[in-house]
Amino acid sequence: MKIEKIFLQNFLSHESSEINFKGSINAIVGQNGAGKTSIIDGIVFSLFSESSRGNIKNLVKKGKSTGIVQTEIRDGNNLYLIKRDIVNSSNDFIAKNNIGIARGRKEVDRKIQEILKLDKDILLSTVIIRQGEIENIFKELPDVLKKILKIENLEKLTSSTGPLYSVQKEIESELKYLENRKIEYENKKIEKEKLEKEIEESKKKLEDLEIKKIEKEKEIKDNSAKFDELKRKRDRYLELTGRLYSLIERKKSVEKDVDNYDKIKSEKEKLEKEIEENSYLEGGESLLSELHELRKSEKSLKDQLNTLEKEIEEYEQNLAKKNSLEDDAKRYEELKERKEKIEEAYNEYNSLKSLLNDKLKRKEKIENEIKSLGSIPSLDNVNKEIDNIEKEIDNLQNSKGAIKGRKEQLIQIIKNLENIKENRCPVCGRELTEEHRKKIKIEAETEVKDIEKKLSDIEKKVEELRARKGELSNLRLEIISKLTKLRKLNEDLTRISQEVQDIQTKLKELEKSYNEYSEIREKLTLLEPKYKEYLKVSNYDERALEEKKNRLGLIKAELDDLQKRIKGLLEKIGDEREFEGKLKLYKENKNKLEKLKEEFIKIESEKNELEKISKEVTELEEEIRQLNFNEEEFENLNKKLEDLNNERIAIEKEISTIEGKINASRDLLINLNSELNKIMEDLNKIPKLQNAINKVEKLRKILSGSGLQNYIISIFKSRIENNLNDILNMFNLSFSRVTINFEIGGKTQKGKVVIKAYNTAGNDLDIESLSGGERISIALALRIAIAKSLMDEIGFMIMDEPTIHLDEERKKELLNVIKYSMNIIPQIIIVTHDDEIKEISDYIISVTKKGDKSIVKQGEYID
Ligand SMILES: Nc1ncnc2c1ncn2[C@@H]1O[C@H](COP(=O)(O)OP(=O)(O)OP(=O)(O)O)[C@@H](O)[C@H]1O
Repeated sequence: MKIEKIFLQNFLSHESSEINFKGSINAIVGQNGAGKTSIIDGIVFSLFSESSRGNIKNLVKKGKSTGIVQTEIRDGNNLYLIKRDIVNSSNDFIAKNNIGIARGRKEVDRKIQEILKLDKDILLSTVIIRQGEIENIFKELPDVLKKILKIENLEKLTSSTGPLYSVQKEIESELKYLENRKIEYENKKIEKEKLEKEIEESKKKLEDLEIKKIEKEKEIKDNSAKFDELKRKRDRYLELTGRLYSLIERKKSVEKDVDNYDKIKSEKEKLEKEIEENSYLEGGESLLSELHELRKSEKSLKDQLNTLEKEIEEYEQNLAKKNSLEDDAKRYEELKERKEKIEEAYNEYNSLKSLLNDKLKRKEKIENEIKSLGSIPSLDNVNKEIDNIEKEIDNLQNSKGAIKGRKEQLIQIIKNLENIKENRCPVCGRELTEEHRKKIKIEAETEVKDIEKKLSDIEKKVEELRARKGELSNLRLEIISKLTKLRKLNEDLTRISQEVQDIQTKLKELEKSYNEYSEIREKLTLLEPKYKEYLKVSNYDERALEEKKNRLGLIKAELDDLQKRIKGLLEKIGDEREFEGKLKLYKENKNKLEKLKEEFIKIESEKNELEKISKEVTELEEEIRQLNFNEEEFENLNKKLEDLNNERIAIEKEISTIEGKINASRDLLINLNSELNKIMEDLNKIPKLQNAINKVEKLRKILSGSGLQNYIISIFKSRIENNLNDILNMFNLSFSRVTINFEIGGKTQKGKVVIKAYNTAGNDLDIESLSGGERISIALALRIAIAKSLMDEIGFMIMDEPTIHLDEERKKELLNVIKYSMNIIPQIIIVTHDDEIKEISDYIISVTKKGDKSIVKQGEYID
C-alpha cells in the first residue's frame, strides 16, 4: 500500500497544495514553520479524521470557513481516493477506482480501517512516527500489544459485570423458568383429558336428540295434511257465512222500506195537491226582486232631489250677493288698472327721492371739506422768497471764494517773507528791512484772521439761508397739495350741485303721479274685502240656475213614474211579508216532493229485490249445512300442531347449543395441544441449556485465568520476535538475536516488556545498556515488526523529524537503519532538516512560506 498524492486546500498554512510522493524515500524539507508537518497532519487527518492540533476546526486555515484534504492511496491495482471536509463531515467521501464506496465521516472511517486492515491506534504507534517519538514504542508496547491481542476485551468479558457472567445468569433464569413450565405441562395435560371426555358425552347426547327430532318431524307432517283439509273447509265456511250475514242484513233493510210504501205514497199525493193549489206563486220571486229594485231606485231619486233643492237654494243666495257687489268690484278693478299704469312713475319718484338725499349729503360733506382747508398762503410769494434766498446764497458763495483767494495770497506772502534771502519786499519791491518784514507779516496775519472771521460769518449766514429755504420748500409742497385738493373739491361740488338741481326738476314733474298713486292705494285697501267676497261668487250665473231647476223637474217626473210602478206591483202581491212566507213554504214543499218521488221509485224496485234475496238466503243456508264444518275440531288440531312445532324447535335449540359447546371445546383442545407442543419445545431446550451453562462456567474459568492470555501472547510474541530479528539482520547490527518477553499485567496494572539483545559472544544485554543508535534501530525495527505481524506487507512509514535532538553518532546510525528499512518498506515519507537524509532520499518536496501561505515545490530545492 502506498500514499500517492495529497491535496491540501485551506488546511493549516496551505491554501492549495498538491504533493506527489513519487520516491521510495520522500523527504519533505523547508524552514521552520514552512508547513512541512502540516503535510503529515493532512495524511493523518485524511486516514483517521483525527487532529494533531486540538479541535478539528483548528485545522482550517485562518480566515477560511472550511478546508479540504484529498488523498490518493494505491493498493495493488486499486486506487482509493479519500476526500475529507474539515467542517462539514457529511461531505466526507471515499472512492475505489473512481466508484464511490462510502460517504459521511463514520462510514468513511470504517471503510479506511477495512482497507488498511489495522487499528488506528496501532498504526499511530508503529508506522506513523511523530517528532522525536521513535523510542516511545518501548513504553507504549504493553498497551499496543493489549490492544492488538484485544486482551482488554477478554478481561471485560469475564468480569462479574461482564457479558459472560450475564449470559450465565440468563441461562440460569431460563432454566428456572423451564422448571415452572414442566408443572404447567402436567396441568394442561389433565385439562386436555377432561375436555376430550366432555366432547364424547356431548356427541352421544347429540345423537339422541337427532332421533327425537326426526320422530317429531314425522308427526308434524301427518297432522299437517289433516289440518290443511280442515283449513280449506273453514275458509269456505267463513266465506259462505259472511255472505249469508250481509244478505240477511240487506233483506231486513228492504223489508223496512217496503213497510213504508203506503205512508210515502199518501204523503206524496197530499203534497202534489197542495203545490197545485198554490201554483200562482210560481214567478213570485221575480216580482219580489223587481219590487226591491224599484224601491232602491226610488230612494236614490229622492236623495238626488233633496241635494238639488238645497243646491238651488244656495245658488240663488250667492247670485243675489254677486249682483249686490258687482259695482264695487268694477270700481276696484278700474282703480287697480290705473294704479298699475302709474306705478312706474311712483317707483321712479321714490328712487329719485332717495338719490337726492344721497347727493345732498355728499354736497354737504364736500362743502365742509373745503371749509376745513382754511386760507392758503400765496404760492407766488413763497416762490419769490425762495428765489431771493438762492440768489443771496450764490452771492455769499462768490464773496467767500474771493476772500478765500485773498487768504491764500496772504498765507503765501507770510511763507515767502520767511524764506526770502534778498532784502527786497515781495509786495512793494522796496528794500526790505526787518521792521518792514515784521510789519508786513503782522498786517498779513491780522488780515488772515479777519478773513477767517468773515468766512465763518458767511458760512453761518449760508447755513441759515439754507434752513429757511428748506422750510419754504416744505411750505411750497404743502400749498401745492392743498391747492390741488381744493380744485378737485370745487369740481365735485359744481357737478353735484348740477345733479341736485336736475333731480329736483324731475321730482316736480313726477309729484302729481306720486300723490295719485298714494290716494288709489288707500282706496284699494278699503275696497279689497268686498272684492274678495265678489271673487268667491263671481262664477254664479242665471243660466246655470235655470239648468238646475230644469233637472229638478225631470227628477220629480221620474220619481212620480217609479212610485206608480211600485203601487202596481204591490197591488199584485198584497201584503209583502205574507207573500214572502207563502213563497218560502211553496219552495220547501216542492223540494220535499222531489225527494218523496225518488224514495217512491227506490221502494218499488226493492219490492222485486226482496224475492230474490229470500231465495239466495235459503240456498246459502243449505250449502253451509252440507259443509258440516266444526270449529272446535279445527281449533284442537291447530293447537296440537303448534305444540308439536314448539317441541321440535326446543330440540333444535338444544342441538345447536350442544354443537356450539363441542366446537368451543374443540378450539380449546387445539389451543391446549399447541400450548403443550410449545411447552414441550421449551422443555426440549433444558439439556442444551444445562450443557451451555457448563460451557460458560468453564469458559469463564479459562478466560479469567492468565492461561489463555499467556497462550495468545506466546504465539504472537514469537511472530513479532521472528520479524524483529529478520529486520535487525538487514540493519547489519552486531547482535545474534533479540528477545522480547511480555508480562501482561492485570486490569489496573500496566504490563511490562523486557527486551534483551544477545551479542555474537552469546551474552545478553538489557535495552537500557545499549547504545542510542542500537536502541533507535531496535525501536524502529520493533515498530516495523509489529506492523508486519499484523499486515502481510507494510506499505509505508511516515517519520516527522526522526533525527531531531540526536547527536551525530546516533543520527548516522538512524540513517543506516532508514536506508535498510527500504528493503522492507516500499515507501518512506520523512520530514527533515537534515542534509544527510536529503542525500539518501530519492524525491525531495520543498516547502516555503510566503506571507501566511505555504508553497510546495517538488523534485528540486527552493531557496
Ligand atoms: N489554522 C492555521 N491557519 C494558518 N496557519 C496556521 C494554522 N495553524 C498553524 N498555522 C501555521 O502553519 C505553519 C506551519 O506549521 P508546521 O507545523 O507545518 O510547520 P513546519 O514546517 O513543520 O515547521 P517546524 O520545522 O518548525 O516544525 C506555522 O507557521 C503555524 O503557525
